[in-house]
Amino acid sequence: MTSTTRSPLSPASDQTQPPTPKHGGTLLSLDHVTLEYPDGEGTIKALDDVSLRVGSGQMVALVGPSGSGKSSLLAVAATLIRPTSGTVIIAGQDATGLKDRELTAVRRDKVGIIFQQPNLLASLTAIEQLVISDHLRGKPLKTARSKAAELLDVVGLASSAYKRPHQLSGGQRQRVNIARALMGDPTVLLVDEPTAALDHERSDAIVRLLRRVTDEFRVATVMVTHDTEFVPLTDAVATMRDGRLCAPVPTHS
Ligand SMILES: Nc1ncnc2c1ncn2[C@@H]1O[C@H](COP(=O)(O)OP(=O)(O)OP(=O)(O)O)[C@@H](O)[C@H]1O
Repeated sequence: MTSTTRSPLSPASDQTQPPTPKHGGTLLSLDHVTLEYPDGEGTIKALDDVSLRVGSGQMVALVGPSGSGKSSLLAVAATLIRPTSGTVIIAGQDATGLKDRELTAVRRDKVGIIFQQPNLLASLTAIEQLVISDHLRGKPLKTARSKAAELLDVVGLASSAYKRPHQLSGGQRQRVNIARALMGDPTVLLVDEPTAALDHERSDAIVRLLRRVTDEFRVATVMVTHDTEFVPLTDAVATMRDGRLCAPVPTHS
C-alpha cells in the first residue's frame, strides 16, 4: 500500500460490503446552485436552486428524466462548469471565485470523474493508463507504478494489467476507468451513467465495485443512473426534474 491512500485497499472479491450505515463529514456541498445556458434570446435554467450534501463514504444515486439537469449537476460539482450563482465546496474548499488554474488544481487533487465511456488511450496497457494519469499530475513514476498495480488489483484486473483496451471487455475497460479515477486520491467521485454500455451482469458488478470503492476509500460519490434497480446499492436517491433537485431519500431505513 502507498502512503497516499486514505483507506485500506483490498483486492477485488465478489462479496460486496453492505452500505456503510455511518457516513463521515461532508465532502461535497452544493448550495443554492443555479446554472443558466444561453438559449437564443433568453436563457435556459439547467440547474435551479440546487442544494446537495454528500458525506465521506456516502453514495448518492442521481436519477431523473432526460434533460432534467443530471449531467449539468455533475459538471458543476466537478468544477468543469462554473455555476451562474450558488456555491460548490469540495473537501472544505470553496470553488467560488477561484481562478481557472486553481480550479484545475481542485479537480486534479480532489475530484475523480468517471464517464460512461472510459476514453482509454488505445496504445497503452491498463497499467500505463493509470501511470500516465499520475504522471500528468506530476507524481514520480516509480510510486505511480506500484500504486497503479494495487488499484488494478482492487478493481479485479491484476491479471490484465498489461492488456490494451481492445483486449479488454467493456466491463473491464470501465474497471480501468474506475481505477484511473482513484489514482489521484479523490475525495469526491462523480460518476455519469457507468453502466450505459454494459449488459445487466456487468452493470451489477460495476455498481457493486463503486459501492465498495466508496466504502473503502471513504469518498463522497454521486452516480447518475437510469438503472433504478441499482439504487438499493446506494445510500440515498436524489431525483432531478426540470433543473430542480428533490431532497435525497435514504434507500435504507
Ligand atoms: N451546453 C449547453 N448549452 C445549452 N443548453 C444546454 C447545454 N447543456 C445542457 N443544456 C440544457 O440543459 C438542460 C439540462 O441538460 P443535462 O444534460 O444536464 O440533462 P440530463 O438530465 O443530464 O439529460 P440526459 O439524461 O439526457 O443526459 C437541458 O434542457 C439541456 O438541453
